[in-house]
Amino acid sequence: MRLDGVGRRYGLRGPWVLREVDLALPAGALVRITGTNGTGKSTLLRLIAGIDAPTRGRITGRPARTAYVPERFPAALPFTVGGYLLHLGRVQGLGRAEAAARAGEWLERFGAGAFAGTPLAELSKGSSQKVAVAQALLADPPLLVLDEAWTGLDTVARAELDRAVRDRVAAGATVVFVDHDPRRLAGEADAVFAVEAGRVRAEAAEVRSEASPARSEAGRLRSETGESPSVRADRRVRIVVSGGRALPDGIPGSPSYAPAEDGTTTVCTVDAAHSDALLRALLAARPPWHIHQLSTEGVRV
Ligand SMILES: Nc1ncnc2c1ncn2[C@@H]1O[C@H](COP(=O)(O)OP(=O)(O)OP(=O)(O)O)[C@@H](O)[C@H]1O
Repeated sequence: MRLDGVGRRYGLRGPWVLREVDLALPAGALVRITGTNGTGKSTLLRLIAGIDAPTRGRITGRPARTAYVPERFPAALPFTVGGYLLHLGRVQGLGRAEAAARAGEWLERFGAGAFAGTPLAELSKGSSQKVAVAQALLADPPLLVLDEAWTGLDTVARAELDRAVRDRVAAGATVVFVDHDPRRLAGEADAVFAVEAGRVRAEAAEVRSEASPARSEAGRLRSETGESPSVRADRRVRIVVSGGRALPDGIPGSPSYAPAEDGTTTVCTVDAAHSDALLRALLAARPPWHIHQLSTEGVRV
């Protein structure tokens, strides 16, 4: 996956938060993003995850399915924990039984199995964060984007998330993360990018210490050579939707689905050549999905 000449500003005359960002994110790599408060780390993560579109430049080669844990998880949704995860699993393309099974497994792994029937709005901050993390891990995403995802988790759950991240990378996924604690997965990142004054600068890969758990050698090699095997030059279309039912399997164009940060909508992205098929499926669902916004990389339609 690549970002080429990417810039992002909020509003027509707002200051550029990010400018001229050129970045290669290899598959099978763990990528740490650093930077002081307010420099644009979350903005960069939202662009990488496809939750937000660049004002300028292009993002290509995003894996078909992406998952994202926002810095603030919107807990006030009208779902129980189990119902929410089932819904998200279905949106991410899992069958009903598989979505329910995986939801249960991830809740257990994070020590939140007892909350399956609890309304999201009644969860503590820590339990709510476990749900935020579980929804992102449900469907083995090839791209996992974590914005301070460890914050609010207890020690056991934090270690579990460390493990889940290592497993994803070992399975060939790209995991991009921000964490305020520099000790988080210390020595394990294959690439480190620092956000500073609107620019993104590559730093040296971290040196693995004897104590660091072994991980995908392929990912390390790819990041060292800068090779990015999954680059596709096609444009992607973003469709922001809410309210409909799970979509059928087999929609062409590798659509990906991720919860938007506002907590009420879902962001679907698909290759431009297949956006009509996805739109038809969204409108044909019963009840149909409500379309809030349609855009291509950087262009609102
Ligand atoms: N939706 C938005 N509308 C307007 N301005 C925004 C929006 N999101 C972020 N910004 C601005 O963009 C800049 C970068 O914010 P961002 O949240 O990306 O930084 P950050 O490095 O993640 O910060 P922190 O470390 O505090 O989480 C800030 O000045 C912020 O106020």
